[in-house]
Amino acid sequence: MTQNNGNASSSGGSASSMCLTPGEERLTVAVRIRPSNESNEQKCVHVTSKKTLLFDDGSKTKPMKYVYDHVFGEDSSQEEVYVKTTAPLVKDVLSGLNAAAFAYGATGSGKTHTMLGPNPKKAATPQTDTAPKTALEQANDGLMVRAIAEIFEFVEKSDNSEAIRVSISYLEIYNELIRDLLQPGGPLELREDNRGARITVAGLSEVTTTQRHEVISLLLKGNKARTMEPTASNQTSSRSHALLSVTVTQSSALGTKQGRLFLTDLAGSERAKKTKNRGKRLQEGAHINRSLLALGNCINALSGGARYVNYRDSKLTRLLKEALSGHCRTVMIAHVAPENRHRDETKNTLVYANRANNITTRMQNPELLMEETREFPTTHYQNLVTELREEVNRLKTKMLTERPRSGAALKIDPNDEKRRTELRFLREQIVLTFKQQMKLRRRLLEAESHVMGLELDAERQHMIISHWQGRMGKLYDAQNDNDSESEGSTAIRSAWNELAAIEREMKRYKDIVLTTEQDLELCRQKGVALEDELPERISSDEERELLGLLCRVHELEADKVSLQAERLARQGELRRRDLQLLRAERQRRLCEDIISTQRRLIEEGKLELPPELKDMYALYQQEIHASTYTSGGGTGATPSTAASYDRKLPPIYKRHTPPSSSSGSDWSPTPLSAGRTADPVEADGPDGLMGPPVVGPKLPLISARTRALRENRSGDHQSTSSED
Ligand SMILES: Nc1ncnc2c1ncn2[C@@H]1O[C@H](COP(=O)(O)OP(=O)(O)OP(=O)(O)O)[C@@H](O)[C@H]1O
Repeated sequence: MTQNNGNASSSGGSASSMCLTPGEERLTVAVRIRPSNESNEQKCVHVTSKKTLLFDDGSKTKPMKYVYDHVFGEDSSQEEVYVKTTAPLVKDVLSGLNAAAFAYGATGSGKTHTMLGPNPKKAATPQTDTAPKTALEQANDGLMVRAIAEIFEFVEKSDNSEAIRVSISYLEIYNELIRDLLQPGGPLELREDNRGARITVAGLSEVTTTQRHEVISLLLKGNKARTMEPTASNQTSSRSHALLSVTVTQSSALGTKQGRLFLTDLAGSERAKKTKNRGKRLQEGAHINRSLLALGNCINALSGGARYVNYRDSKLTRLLKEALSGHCRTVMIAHVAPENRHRDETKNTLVYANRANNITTRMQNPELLMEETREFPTTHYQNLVTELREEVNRLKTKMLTERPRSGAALKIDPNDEKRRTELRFLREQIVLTFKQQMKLRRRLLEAESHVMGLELDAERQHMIISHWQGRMGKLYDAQNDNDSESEGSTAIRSAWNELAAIEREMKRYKDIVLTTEQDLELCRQKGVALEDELPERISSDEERELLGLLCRVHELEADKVSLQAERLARQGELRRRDLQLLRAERQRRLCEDIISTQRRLIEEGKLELPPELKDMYALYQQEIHASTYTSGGGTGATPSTAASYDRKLPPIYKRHTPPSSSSGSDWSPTPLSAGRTADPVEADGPDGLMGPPVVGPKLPLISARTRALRENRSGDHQSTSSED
């Protein structure tokens, strides 16, 4: 988009004009104009179409034209905004993708109205979850309520509704401190993994429910807990950024897919002079502006294609990192006030939104996501850790807040030695049970991680079998070829043997998982029974404090387990990626075989190369060239002649030539990054290679056509001459 010295201009930044690489998504930008408060006041912004508006900067020059993905005028409805901006995101989330929408704009420009609807603190009749809504209230529902309603509609209509889990978390960032809006308490910390790729909020509650009304009432509760104060510009100004996250997890026989929707209502930018804020309000404003400035810097850097983007300047940008540059489809809804007196803020927002138009994110294939989750269920680890934290929280509440039910404890003399001994004993028992629980949880984590490693190993063996059987022209899954002493048959036999050993070990470990789970449950019940006795026994604040410290120790233990879970998750992820690489390599080689065979047929039949094929060859060569260039394997020089490209095409094999994967050792080894070290296949496997792993069903059977091709080939294995 250009502004053309204040003259009317056309957009240079609209969706269609950007060149996107595959998988890249442009951030969608919408602008909404709040209805004017004053009927007779002059306006600086005018909608000219569903995508364009004119902005009058007050000078004598012509108004500037801005183009966005969507422009919503003063009379736009909540429904319309939802349908154009957030409904498509909900669809993505339901198919297992991540998506985000955030409302941006100056204070009083209508962000909260769009995200939530009429301000809950201002509403004359505050909404409750029980009172049915009037048609007007429904029409005023903001994007958050609408998105949740649509997700639950999907769940309710699904044949498999019991396998769908919806959970929400809701937080605010107020004065650079993160607060849980669902369970308000002390400030929470941000955590990130070693690579800074995954950001989480430690201790943030995530509520899972199957009831639509429960979520809506949680949302209302969260909104009421949000920090809002009157300012000179807005009677109900949100003084914090609010981030709602809705996670939808769907399980099926094929695996689990998970999509997450982030909806953010940003606090409004403001000018201290204009708002006339003092003291606390002024300080809040400074925090708000600082974090929005950090967001602006990120948007500038991203839209300019910067290699390094600094997200670390504020908690807001760290939390929005995924939405701005990760695997996420993102919509920004910029809000402006139309009155002339808001001209400066309106201009700033329009320019800001304009820059955001150039930001791209990378979308991930939902199937891949699905497979990833199935193959490496990190959510499972997360659940274990969440359970553990819930345990600690429960204990904490019990010890610190619950008072004796019967008052019996009050009658006990605090100096009574017998009572003190009993209490000490009880405390020791609780600590002991907790330690046992930790031990069992660790064992469970390790055993499950080992099972996953074994599943990956099993998959690797399946790949070895498939590889050799393919080369021998056999159908995958045809069992042992006991008669032959060929290299392939020996390799296949050894892989089947290895597979049997893996399956035995897998069974053993699955049993361990089962018994550990049972022990854990018993231990947990014992802990609960002991904790139940506590309020009866504790009489002094001193004892309560001591037990509070005990909780803290437990919390630290829980943190340790959480780190261990993250480490295991990372290891598994690395191994899984290794296998994916190997698979991709295998598919590439198959493609080379196909090209080679095609070239031979064309050559031998003296056929003219069809134009589409020519194009595809050229594309293939470019790809190969690009990959050698980026991996540093090439000289970096662009091939200047057709001949130099030609050298990169797979060679033409003559009739009696085995295709490219002919040598048993040309599958380069892909080392396992973790897991079983003394792996016979890794050491002496048929290819010296076959690194990786992948859990899951067996590889697909080869098609009859491919088989015929292979059979053809296997008859021709003698000669090795090749044209190139
Ligand atoms: N589309 C709209 N329709 C009707 N009223 C609106 C609309 N947008 C905003 N308003 C009203 O304008 C006022 C300011 O809106 P809102 O509180 O949503 O602004 P905000 O951008 O969230 O402000 P802040 O950043 O200070 O929290 C509110 O009274 C709100 O009800």
